[in-house]
Amino acid sequence: MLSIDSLSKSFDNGKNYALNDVSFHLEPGHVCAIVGESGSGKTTLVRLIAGLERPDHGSVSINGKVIASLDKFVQPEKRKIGLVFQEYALFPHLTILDNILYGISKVKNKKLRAQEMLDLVGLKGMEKRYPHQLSGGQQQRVALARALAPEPALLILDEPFSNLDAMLRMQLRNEVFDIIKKTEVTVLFVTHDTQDALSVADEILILQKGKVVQKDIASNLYVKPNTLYVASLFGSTVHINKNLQNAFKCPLKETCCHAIRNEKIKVNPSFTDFECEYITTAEVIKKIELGDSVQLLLKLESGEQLTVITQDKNIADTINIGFNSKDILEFEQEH
Ligand SMILES: Nc1ncnc2c1ncn2[C@@H]1O[C@H](COP(=O)(O)OP(=O)(O)OP(=O)(O)O)[C@@H](O)[C@H]1O
Repeated sequence: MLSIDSLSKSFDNGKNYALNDVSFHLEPGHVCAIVGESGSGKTTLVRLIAGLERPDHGSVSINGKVIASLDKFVQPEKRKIGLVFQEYALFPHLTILDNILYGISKVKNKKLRAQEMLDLVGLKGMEKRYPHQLSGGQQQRVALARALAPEPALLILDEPFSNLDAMLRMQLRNEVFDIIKKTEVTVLFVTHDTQDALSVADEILILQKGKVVQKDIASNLYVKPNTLYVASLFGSTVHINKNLQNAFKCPLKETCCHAIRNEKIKVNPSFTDFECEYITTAEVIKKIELGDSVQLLLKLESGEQLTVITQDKNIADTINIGFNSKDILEFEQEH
């Protein structure tokens, strides 16, 4: 459905690339989340797809038709792409109904279509209100209705929930994706929140410094991350550097990079019956109560510091910690 081929964009005549040789393909009806640290190129990628920027290299195609390349540029309004941004971008002087009608001036039976959209997003009866008379979550649902009204081939959501507090964000995210699933539209969903991505996406594309480092289904990103960066995005992770290898007496392949997830580090406060392949002792520097568990800040003899979480509340000043080889993540060396 959507094909991105060797797409690159620089804002400083090629000194730095906001997006660097990005290629991927998206199947119709799929939801693909785009995740990456701040400045990794997420917004640049969707702006190129939407036609708000021009590429320096490569192409964007929808259903086999090139919509952006060096010698072709389809205007944004002709791309059949719906956009929903962080700021709701509703027209304050137009009613909810007129906001939705705005994007479908050329559609037949446009009033009926707008009413269908209001129904879809659960705002029937509010058509005569103005945006300031709605809550943030309701405004975002109007923005979604407006984006879906022209039946776009592709819907792009760029950080649509980041203005909202955590509870409301989770609730609105679930509502919005329940609505989206009913329409079978193909979706690109930009988020810096990996929990959002894991909850709703069929696949997740990870960007780092303008490059794709992995595109995969959610479960693989946790168990088979390609790099330490990807591993760290999906759960707290400790790099097993030389000092840690020495401390745990666990020599690892020098040509690779290794890590262990914090939750895979086992804690043994009693020094008995500890069945771990690699073990070391650690001094407990700080204990933080988490309700049903305790987070421990530990210092190893080598001077390295680590945090672990344990359910055991009976913690001595010095404890044993360890892990097993099956839980070690191995990657190519990062450049
Ligand atoms: N219009 C612009 N002019 C100059 N540099 C830009 C422009 N837009 C983006 N950049 C640069 O391109 C890089 C990628 O930015 P982009 O906004 O795509 O990242 P992002 O992953 O969306 O970040 P965030 O999560 O913080 O929104 C950054 O280094 C940014 O400073």
